[in-house]
Parts: sequence; structure tokens; C-alpha cells
Amino acid sequence: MEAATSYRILSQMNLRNLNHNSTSLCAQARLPSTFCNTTKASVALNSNSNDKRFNAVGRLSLSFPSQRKKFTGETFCSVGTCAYPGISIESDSHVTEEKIGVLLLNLGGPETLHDVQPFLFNLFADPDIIRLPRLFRFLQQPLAQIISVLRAPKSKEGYAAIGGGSPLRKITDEQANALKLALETKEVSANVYVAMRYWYPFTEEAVQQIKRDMITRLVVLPLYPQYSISTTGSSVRILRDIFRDDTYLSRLPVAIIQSWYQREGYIKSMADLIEKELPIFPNPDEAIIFFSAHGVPVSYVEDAGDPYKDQMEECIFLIMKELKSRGINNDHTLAYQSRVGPVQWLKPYTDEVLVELGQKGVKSLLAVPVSFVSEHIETLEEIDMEYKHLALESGIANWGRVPALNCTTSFITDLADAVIEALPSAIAMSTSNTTSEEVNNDIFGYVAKLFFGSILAFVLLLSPKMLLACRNQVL
Ligand SMILES: C=CC1=C(C)c2cc3[nH]c(cc4nc(cc5[nH]c(cc1n2)c(C)c5CCC(=O)O)C(CCC(=O)O)=C4C)c(C)c3C=C
Ligand SMILES: [Fe+2]
Repeated sequence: MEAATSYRILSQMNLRNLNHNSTSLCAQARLPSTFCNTTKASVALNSNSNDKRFNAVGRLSLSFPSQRKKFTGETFCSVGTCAYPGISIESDSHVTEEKIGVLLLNLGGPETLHDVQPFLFNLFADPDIIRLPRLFRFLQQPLAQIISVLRAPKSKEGYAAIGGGSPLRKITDEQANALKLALETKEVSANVYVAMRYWYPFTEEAVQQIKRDMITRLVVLPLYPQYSISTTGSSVRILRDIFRDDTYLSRLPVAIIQSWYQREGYIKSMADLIEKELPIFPNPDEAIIFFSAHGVPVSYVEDAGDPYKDQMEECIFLIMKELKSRGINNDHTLAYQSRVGPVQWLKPYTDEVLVELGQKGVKSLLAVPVSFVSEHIETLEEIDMEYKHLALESGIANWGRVPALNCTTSFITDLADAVIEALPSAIAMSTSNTTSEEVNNDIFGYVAKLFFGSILAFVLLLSPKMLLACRNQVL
């Protein structure tokens, strides 16, 4: 679970690496006087979307003017650098010691065939996976029991076909180690922890380790590039529940990276994988680039406001833009795989599109798994076996698939940058995560209600008719 040994970091280092886009910041923050200089001058920092301001007294604050949306109870930042409205790091002494932690969130997977049914139970017992109306929530666990038992044989077949278990834990641990090293290269030492949602190491275990290690600043990094209620949303909800009830954790400064599909490093790494794979085809220019994303039920997007579909489409757009800039102009398409149960899922469905493309005479197709950054059952079994078979059967003669990013150096380096950029925005969870705008609205709303309520009460209670009515009542 823990991919770290010891660490000591000076706050100066956080600031030195604040933003890879901003050379002026690096120059400023490297000054040894960062935390003791009493000059009040502020340095404006430019980043992609956030306005960051640093002043030489050692106070750093961030604001996110236009990116924030209210979203199922979470403060949501679509660019994904940080979830909180603002922070301040203050230091009385010359340097402040920090014990930095990075918490990687992932789904988890059964390690043996024996684990499959209990893993599925955990998954279906999650109210973010099967969304029952509040009134029927008491049915969640019995329903999870039934569905997991019914689903287990099919799932087991899949896991058996890829060696008897999910490779997710091993790959995520390797990513954690690689991220720790990448951070060290950038002079940030940190403990990197892994928290799985539905199997070992569970979120609770990782959080206990963070407490034991007395981490003083935490960056939460979900290993899902795009945000979905069913993935990042669910993991972060659990995390908030655990943190809320704990004195130490509720005061721990935390930055949550909600999504990172727009990051240049990630987009370029995906484009690299595609560029590298295209030459396997007899006519590389003619191969269709076929993005296949894990689906979600349509109701998530249409009723619950899940940004997953929009983010996925934007992500594909950015990858294709990057490829075009490299002179790669292949046709592309996006479809959704891995639907479960009888409800409508995001369309078009991967299996249906493959058949259609085959019927249209497409001969070469490069599959690109895009919603997940490690190999897992849906790449190794569903894509490499089921979909490949279906495609060949449908007349697609040349089949290729780009590997998952796993520990690709450029990708891990970019994750390290994302962590470093998020560090200064960490804020305690016990602090209300409502935005200042919302707080203002609340205050205005409260004052307005008080004002109009008082007038109404005054009019009603003191009007002669009312007084008369009251007197008649009493009499
Ligand atoms: C972005 C990634 C994922 C989304 C969105 C997602 C939503 C989602 N998944 C299910 C049901 C199942 N998922 C299963 C496995 C699984 N799911 C993801 C990723 C996303 N899921 C991964 C990476 C994995 C594989 C883990 C592994 O062991 O390798 C499974 C179990 C496997 C199977 O039986 O197919 C189920 C079931 C739902 C219902 C859902 C959205 C509501
Ligand atoms: Fe899934």
C-alpha cells in the first residue's frame, strides 16, 4: 500500500515547483527569503485557468474564478487542479517542515477467483454504482448480494481468462512507486499511498497509514482522467466521510484533483502511444482510431449531471488535435463499452460500432482504451479478446490496440507535476468547502428572508384585522 520511505520537505520546495508553466514563479519561489521576507509585494502567477497569488510574507492564495460548478454536493473544478476555493499557508519560522502525502484513488479488483463475488458485492453495494431512490436505500445491500451472485460466474470467466485475477493492485503499486520517484526528481519527497474503492487495500487502510505517518499535507489523485459520479465521485465521497469523523484528518490540509484529462502531459502521452502503434498497420493512414471508454448509465449524465461524457468528448478532441499537430490525420470514433444490467448506457456501444464499421468495409482499426490508465479486465479480456474476435468476424482484417499508460515515464512525470501544482491549494476538510460566492449568497438569502419575514410578521400580527381576529379567538 505504501510506496514510500522517509521524507522531509521544506515549504520552499512546494513553492519552487508550484507551476511548470510559470518560470517567473520558479525564480521567485526559489529565493531563500520566501517565508521570512516582510516585503508585501505580490507576484501574480499565470496558470492554465487558476489565478494564483503569492506574496513574500509566505502567504499563498488561490482563486478559481470561472471554473467552479456546483455538483452533487461537491465543489467541482473542471480543469481539476484543485477542489477548494482558496488557501493560505503561513509560517512563523524561516522554513516550515511538511510531511507530504499523495493518495492515489483507484477501483481495485479481485486478486483471485475466490475474491470475485465479494468484490462485486462491494461494487454493487455502492450507492454511486446502483443509484436507488432514498426511500429504497434499505434495499441496497440485499440487491448487491443478489446481483453479485448472479454476475459472479460471468465475471469469473473474464478474470480466469486474464490469469485468475485483476492486475490492478500490482500496476497501481508500480505507479505509486514511479510517482514517488518522479516527485523526488523534482525535489519533492512524499509518501504515496494507494486507496482502492472495492478491494484491498481499502481506502480506510490507506487513511490509517496516512495518520500513522503523521502526514501534514495531502494531495488526493484519482487514477481516472475524467470525472464520473461512479468513480472519482464515489471514492471522494468515502474519503470525505472518513475524514469528517476524525479530528486529525478533518484538520489535515487536503487538495483533491477532481479530473486531469486536459493536462498537456496526459494528452501528449496518449498521442505518443497512438503514434507509436499506427505503423503496425499495412496502411497506417487508413486505420480508424477507435476510442473505447467505459460507459455509464445515461441517467448519470442526463439526470444526475455527471460530466463524464462531456469530459470524455473533450479529451478525445484534445488527443486528436495533438495528433493532427503531428501530421496524423486518421479518422476516429468514440464508443462506450462494459455496460451492465438492463438500463440504457451511453451510446454508441463499442460492440455495435465494431460490427457497423466492419460492414462498411473498414479494414484496419486501432483500439484505444481511454477512461482508465492501467491494464485491467476490460482491456485484457473485453477489448483484446471479445472485441477483437467480434471485429475480425465483422470483416476488420487488421486489429491493433494501444497499451494502457501504466508507468509510461511522460505520464508519471505529468502526474507528479499535477501533484506539485495542487500542493499549495490544500485546505482542511473541516473548513466549509462552499465558495465565497455561495457564502455571500447564503448571507444575502438569510438577510432577505429575515427582512421580508419580519415585515410579514409585523403586517400580520399588528394589523387591526388580525388583532381583532385574535381577540375574537381568545374570547
Ligand atoms: C472510468 C472507468 C469506470 C467507470 C466509469 C465505471 C463505471 C461502472 N462500472 C460498473 C460495473 C463494473 N465495473 C467493473 C470493473 C471495472 N470498472 C472499471 C472502471 C470503471 N467503471 C474498471 C477499471 C474495472 C476493472 C477492475 C479490474 O478488476 O480489472 C465490474 C467487474 C468486472 C465485470 O464483471 O465486468 C463491474 C460489474 C458500473 C455499474 C458502472 C457505472 C455505474
Ligand atoms: Fe466499471
